[in-house]
Amino acid sequence: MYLKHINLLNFKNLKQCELDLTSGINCFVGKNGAGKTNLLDAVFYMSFCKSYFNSIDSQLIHHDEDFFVIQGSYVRGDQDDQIYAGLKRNQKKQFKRNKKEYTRLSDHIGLLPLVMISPGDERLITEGSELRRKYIDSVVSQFDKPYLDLIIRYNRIVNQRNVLLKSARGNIKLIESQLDVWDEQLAITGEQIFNKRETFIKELEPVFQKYYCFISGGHEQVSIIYHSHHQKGKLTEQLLKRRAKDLVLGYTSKGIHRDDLELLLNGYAVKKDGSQGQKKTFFIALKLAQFEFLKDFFGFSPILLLDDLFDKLDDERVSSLIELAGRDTFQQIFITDTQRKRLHDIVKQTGKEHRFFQVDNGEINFEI
Ligand SMILES: Nc1ncnc2c1ncn2[C@@H]1O[C@H](COP(=O)(O)OP(=O)(O)OP(=O)(O)O)[C@@H](O)[C@H]1O
Repeated sequence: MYLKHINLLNFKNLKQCELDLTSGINCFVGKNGAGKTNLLDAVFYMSFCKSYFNSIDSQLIHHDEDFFVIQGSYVRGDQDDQIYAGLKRNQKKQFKRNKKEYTRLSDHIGLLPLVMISPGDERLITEGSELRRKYIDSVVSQFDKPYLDLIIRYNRIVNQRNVLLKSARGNIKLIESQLDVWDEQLAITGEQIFNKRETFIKELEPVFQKYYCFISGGHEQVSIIYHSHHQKGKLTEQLLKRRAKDLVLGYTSKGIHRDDLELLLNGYAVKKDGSQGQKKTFFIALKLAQFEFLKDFFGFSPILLLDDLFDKLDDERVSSLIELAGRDTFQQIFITDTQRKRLHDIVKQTGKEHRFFQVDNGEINFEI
């Protein structure tokens, strides 16, 4: 599967651009702020019906305009797929496949698998647990459709339980029997999500370790430990013990909405001990493991978007990444860089078919 052609109108700073792409490596070179990442984000949008960077769609419309359009032609096996995404200010977004509008955007997720690796992914390591849970959820829901429904159901239960806790105004007696019902629901739905998360991390970790070891040259040990209240006995009992505290807090303090991943480098938290290059290697390896996972599941290579990948990595790590990119595991790749010569040298070494595009102040031109 690959993106053959893309057409953009008013997407962030890209006013108008039409590009023929290669099924190999597409390179976008330009100065800071030129629009390279915006192009990658438009490609991301066509796979996930949303931006990788902005959760508010209207912010994707060019400041001086009232709408944006992204159109892409994909080759999937012997089939061609036309994707259309459009948004007018103050209106609902339109998302179509082969001219037919989706009634549920979630039906589109998984059709065009894609993995983005961007410097901002360091937040997976440095920020709070919510981002790590979101990461797990976004990957698992790509290959396990019922998972997303479970998450939606679970969040609804937590919200309703929290509303109930607040409504009691400190008087537990008023809500005890209702809490029993919500706790049971929370435990049952939570257990299902926990099992899926646990299985996923168990399968992901060795693949992640393989990539980390390959990129870093094998001198560093890394691991991912999954933490969940579900590992600490029956959730209904834990919730019962915490009731008085939850009542004071006004929210539910136990359950899979508090899950976290402990990310370790040589036995210590990579967040505290890791250098910038080690942190970067860590999230790149995590994303490559995700890539392999999805590839095995779908039976073909997802599109890989590599935004500003090479900064802060030493020459050996860059060489390892080049060797990886040259492998057949990866098919269509999009890479951005500010340094033409560096990217040229890197891409040449992969031996793959490639195309270069120059990005200048929101304009993208193919370089012959
Ligand atoms: N809605 C918008 N309308 C117009 N311009 C926008 C909009 N959103 C973002 N931009 C502009 O897009 C530019 C950033 O583009 P982008 O992130 O693609 O840069 P880049 O080429 O990847 O740069 P770097 O090398 O620094 O990562 C900024 O100049 C920003 O002002």
